[in-house]
Amino acid sequence: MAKKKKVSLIGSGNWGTVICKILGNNILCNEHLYEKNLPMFVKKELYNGIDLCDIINEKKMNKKYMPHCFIPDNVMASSDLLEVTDRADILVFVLPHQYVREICETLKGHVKNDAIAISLIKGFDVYGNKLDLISNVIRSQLNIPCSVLMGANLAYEVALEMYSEATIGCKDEEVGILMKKLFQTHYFRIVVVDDELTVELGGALKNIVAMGAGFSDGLNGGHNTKSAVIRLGLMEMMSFSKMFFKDSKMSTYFESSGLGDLVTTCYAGRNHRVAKEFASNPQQTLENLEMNLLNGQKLQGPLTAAEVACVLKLHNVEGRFPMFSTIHKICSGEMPVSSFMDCLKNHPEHL
Ligand SMILES: NC(=O)C1=CN([C@@H]2O[C@H](COP(=O)(O)OP(=O)(O)OC[C@H]3O[C@@H](n4cnc5c(N)ncnc54)[C@H](O)[C@@H]3O)[C@@H](O)[C@H]2O)C=CC1
Ligand SMILES: O=C(CO)COP(=O)(O)O
Repeated sequence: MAKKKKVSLIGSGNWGTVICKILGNNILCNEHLYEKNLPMFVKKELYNGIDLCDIINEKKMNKKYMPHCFIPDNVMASSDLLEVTDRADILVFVLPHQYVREICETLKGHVKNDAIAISLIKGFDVYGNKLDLISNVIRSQLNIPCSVLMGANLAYEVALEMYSEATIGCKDEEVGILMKKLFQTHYFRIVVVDDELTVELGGALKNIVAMGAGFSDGLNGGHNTKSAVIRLGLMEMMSFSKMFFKDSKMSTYFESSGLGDLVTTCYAGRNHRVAKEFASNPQQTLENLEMNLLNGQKLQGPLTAAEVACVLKLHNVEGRFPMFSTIHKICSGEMPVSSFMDCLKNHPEHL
């Protein structure tokens, strides 16, 4: 009989907690394939004076980041990253993208040679002036293969077991089948494609457009306006992919990780919510709104906009991406939010 695989989860935020429910339950249903316990890394912090890890292990609930999601008994929270990942065969990464490099630095040299990873993280890495995929940071730092899972997956809806789709991007067919088995449930349906590159690009870039959709709503734009933001945003996402990631396939933008995620995030994501509040109330800073509205959860849009803007500037192509560039300038305080509509009115698509 094949040896049981050990799965380790790195992350315990809003999405990380829902994923621990899905993985924990699927592991319990497939105990012949996996070690029963699912260790989960929880960054050390106190919630109402009590260690969040202890709360999760005792109450089987993550009171800070996803209070209404029941955590299966086999999930074991720990703040010791190396203990969580010790002997892991499958490493699942679900944390805000800005922390990946730091986490991989700690893991370097401590991961099994034949381990595999999957990243559910949306964003980019910028090192020096070079923009890279988060999955590439995991691949290169840990020297293991890494597939990706992205999609229209607002965590609170998946926690309530409302029907959702997701896309796994994986070049290796066998690993793709294994990952699908690990993540799929009756309410979380998965399509596997071999174009892991464009799956990840869709997940990262839509967070910039979601900020634009929030600005538009906060400035009292209509449904037609938001539709234009989504369409023009998708055009910029595809152009950016073609320009900087030559192997990306535009057909992958029709998967849940592309159009699906873009639409859902522009209507009901955290980036949209905070951006809308900012546009209706511009004397507040985005940082304050993030802190006050999200209670420790992290916005990925403003950082991703800055990462992308850095590359656009370096290649002198800001003018070809007016929405991306304007969103970055608004987020970084270089432009007032009231000027957002101008980038739509003067978009090169209409010239
Ligand atoms: N929340 C959602 O609906 C969805 C989120 N995602 C993506 O999943 C990724 C993770 O998102 P969430 O789980 O929602 O996280 P989150 O936005 O809830 O962030 C909170 C998490 O960040 C951790 N954290 C804070 N500082 C840290 C540090 N210095 N080092 C390591 N961890 C630290 C906290 O411990 C906590 O677990 C993101 O890239 C996000 O875009 C993807 C699909 C849905
Ligand atoms: O990625 C998401 C849904 O698929 C969540 O988006 P937000 O981070 O904007 O909430």
